[in-house]
Amino acid sequence: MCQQPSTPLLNHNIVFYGAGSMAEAIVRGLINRSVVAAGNVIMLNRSSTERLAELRSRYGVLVSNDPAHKTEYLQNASVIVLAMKPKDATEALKNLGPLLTPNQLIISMIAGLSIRTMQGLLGTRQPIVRSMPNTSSSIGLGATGLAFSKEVDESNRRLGLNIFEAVGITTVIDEDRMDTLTGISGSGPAYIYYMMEAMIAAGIRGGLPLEQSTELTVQTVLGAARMVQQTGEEPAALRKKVTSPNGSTQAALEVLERGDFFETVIAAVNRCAERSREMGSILEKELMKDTY
Ligand SMILES: NC(=O)C1=CN([C@@H]2O[C@H](COP(=O)(O)OP(=O)(O)OC[C@H]3O[C@@H](n4cnc5c(N)ncnc54)[C@H](OP(=O)(O)O)[C@@H]3O)[C@@H](O)[C@H]2O)C=CC1
Ligand SMILES: O=C(O)[C@@H]1CCC=N1
Repeated sequence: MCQQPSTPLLNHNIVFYGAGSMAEAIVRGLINRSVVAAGNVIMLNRSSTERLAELRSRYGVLVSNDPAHKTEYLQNASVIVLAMKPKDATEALKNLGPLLTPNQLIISMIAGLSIRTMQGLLGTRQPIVRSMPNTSSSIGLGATGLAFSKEVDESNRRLGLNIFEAVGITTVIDEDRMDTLTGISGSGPAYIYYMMEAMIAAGIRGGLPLEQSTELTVQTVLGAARMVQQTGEEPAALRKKVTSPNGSTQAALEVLERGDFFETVIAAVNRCAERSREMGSILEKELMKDTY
């Protein structure tokens, strides 16, 4: 069990600009692990009052969708976490830029959106941490990639790392590898869930009750991930240990091979990275449109 620090690790006002599933995953992790006090967390959205009420009652955070209050919160924040969808980023960043002072740290979780485009849309050389977390952060098992703009000093670098280290593992990468990382860990949980959906369905079709099929699938995925982590053995070596010559596993793997499983997964990761780049290009074009 993880030890809870008695006083919060971070003593900053953190504004989540966007209050959807990814913002909630991070906030839940930060608050459950007492990394930041609920009173220092502010979650803003555009319209859904119901959603804000839910977040306030669940976590005790401050919330707002009122334009005047939002402006005040944004101006007073030490850290602003951008957590809206890429399609909403252009307008949000253009409105945010004029409110900022140079020492406010921006942390973006927006897929595809580059640091250069963000600074262009903001119209300031703001220190920016570009991150790609995943939803497992909500239970402290996130995997987050981080890249820093050159304006990020050592203390802000540490601050960015602290936030995501509190909710899982972090890795610092060159910004131009962020789309590939998105294909692996940002979107990765969805591929695993999809695989689990199929395994559960197969169990049910084979006559297992839903509950049993689900429990067996969950434990199997959990156990397999832990085996890789704890034994230090390659997944391929562990796979071989499950696969008796001419046995049932081999028969199953042959079906996956016929469906080109290995290359299909690689193609999915590549397509995810490509889509992330496409989303980034759309936002860059919107910036260029304004520049000329
Ligand atoms: N979900 C995931 O697994 C991951 C997502 N990401 C990234 O996180 C970001 C958010 O994704 P996700 O949480 O899934 O999205 P959601 O659709 O769940 O949430 C988006 C939030 O942004 C708010 N919003 C939109 N425009 C504005 C605005 N102008 N001002 C204030 N709030 C605004 C929405 O408010 P309202 O509902 O009121 O319009 C909503 O609360 C995306 O950029 C995505 O690329 C990154 C890693 C993983
Ligand atoms: O689907 C998306 O665009 C986001 C990015 C990573 C996970 N979800």
